[in-house]
Amino acid sequence: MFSISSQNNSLTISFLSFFSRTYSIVMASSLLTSPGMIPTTGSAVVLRSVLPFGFSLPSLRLTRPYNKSSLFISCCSPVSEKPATSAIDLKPVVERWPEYIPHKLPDKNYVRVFDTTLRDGEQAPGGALTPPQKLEIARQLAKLRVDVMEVGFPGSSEEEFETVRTIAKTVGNEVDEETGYVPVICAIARSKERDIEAAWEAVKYAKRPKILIFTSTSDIHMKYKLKKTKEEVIEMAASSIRFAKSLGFIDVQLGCEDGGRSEKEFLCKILGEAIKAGATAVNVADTVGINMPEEYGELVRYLKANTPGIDDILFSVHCHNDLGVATANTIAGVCAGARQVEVTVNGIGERSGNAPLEEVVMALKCRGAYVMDGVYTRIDTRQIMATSKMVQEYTGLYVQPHKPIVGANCFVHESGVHQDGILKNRSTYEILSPEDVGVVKSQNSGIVLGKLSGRHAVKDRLKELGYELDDEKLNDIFSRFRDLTKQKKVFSHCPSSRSHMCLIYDRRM
Ligand SMILES: CC(=O)SCCNC(=O)CCNC(=O)[C@H](O)C(C)(C)COP(=O)(O)OP(=O)(O)OC[C@H]1O[C@@H](n2cnc3c(N)ncnc32)[C@H](O)[C@@H]1OP(=O)(O)O
Ligand SMILES: CSCCC(=O)C(=O)O
Ligand SMILES: [Mn+2]
Repeated sequence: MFSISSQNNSLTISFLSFFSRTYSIVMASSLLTSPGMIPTTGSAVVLRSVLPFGFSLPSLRLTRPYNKSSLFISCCSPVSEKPATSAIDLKPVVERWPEYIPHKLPDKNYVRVFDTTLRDGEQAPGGALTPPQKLEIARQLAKLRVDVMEVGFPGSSEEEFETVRTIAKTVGNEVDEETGYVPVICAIARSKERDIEAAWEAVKYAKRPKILIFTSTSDIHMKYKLKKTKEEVIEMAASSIRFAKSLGFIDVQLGCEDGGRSEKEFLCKILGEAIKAGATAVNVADTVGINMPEEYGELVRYLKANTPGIDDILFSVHCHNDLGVATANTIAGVCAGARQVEVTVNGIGERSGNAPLEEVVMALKCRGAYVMDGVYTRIDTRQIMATSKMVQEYTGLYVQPHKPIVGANCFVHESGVHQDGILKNRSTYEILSPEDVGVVKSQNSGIVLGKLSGRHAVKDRLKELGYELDDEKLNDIFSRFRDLTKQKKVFSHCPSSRSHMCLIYDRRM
């Protein structure tokens, strides 16, 4: 075994040896390892230069200097040439964080990001977190600049109560000197006085405490789960809101559980009563992930048009991913006038999860100006990868390589036609800049050599390694390269990697 490197001065022999090995060739990057750490010797032949980006455990090694001015750019940074329908620079919004008024946004296009990784996300099967992990994620969510973080259910256990209280006392009081940013700390409660009291006792220490009181609104839930009539449910919700206010909460949100399967007229009624009782925000949750984007958008539009007082408070969307459309539904809700999105990092949550923060935020950042009337968030998107990695590590819920925005393959190209395009101009096949989501690029271009690669990519890689070839030599090498890739086509996980970030092109027969 040996490595191919620019120091190797015997290209032919190197390549012949390389192609005759009957072992594994690491053909793609390990996201958990920086380029400098890639071994060049050992049981696998490593093409060091195929490593596309310097992924690392971002909490440890995202070293790009903090750039204040780019924090508030409300669209994607350009890739090498600005495509007409994709990422462009927008005018930066003011740097100072706007005053927080629970029921009101600084302007009509502002979309508040309500992160529920530490509450709904933790409800993901197998996703339980320890109190110190929750605290550390909360700190990271603050770096990400989420407007609101829902951090738990204080009424559910003593430990959860203490965790929420600790986050409220710490993260909920850490005001960023330069911008004035401090996250809203939210706790969830059933429509029960003891849950609401526990929520208040836990979050009252935060500068901006908030409660989300939920109640079911669908016939199925009211009949089978709550065993209550519509009138009883309305009364339960309204009295809970009043009770929360009486304790000291200013910011009170009513959540309509299973809103996606609820009667529209009933929703208008309960939302209207909630507003009268003093709610500052409401959400209609597609709790079971049954809605289609048009349907969910239409529901939001209907409720916005037919609920008295709805324009005086904040309308929030909360979507689950059972049919794979949580992001689309969330965006449909925004297009229909919602201005708060309830999301989780990596989309973790009950069953198939929630709308992923990174997808919703990057969709708004990339397309908000073009197809959504200019909606924007103030998320520091450069913290996305760091946050994603931390949540993956702590929950043990790892994302698949093709997971949008944070997957290992998002900025990697395998096929010849795409590689050729990328080498000519990245905007041919990339709509996002890796830097925008906190991925630090290495000097090479995210090209993975494999079965589908073409001459341009192979030539470019060889050039990087110091070999300038004429067409004849290139053709010869390319045909042998192709032979090699025919021997076995299976990509499998790197056994030494803790996640599936490392692809091995295994050519054992
Ligand atoms: C859709 C969502 O994601 S909602 C958030 C759900 N999150 C969680 O459940 C996580 C934490 N949960 C827990 O620790 C426990 O379920 C607890 C402590 C809250 C309750 O535990 P238990 O008292 O043992 O009750 P259990 O969980 O078995 O049943 C839930 C009870 O809450 C009631 N309930 C459910 N939703 C609501 C509501 N919105 N308002 C009032 N009561 C409600 C149910 O009807 C049931 O009451 P019942 O015992 O009178 O039938
Ligand atoms: C209604 S929002 C709080 C409950 C929830 O997470 C859901 O309904 O999906
Ligand atoms: Mn939910």
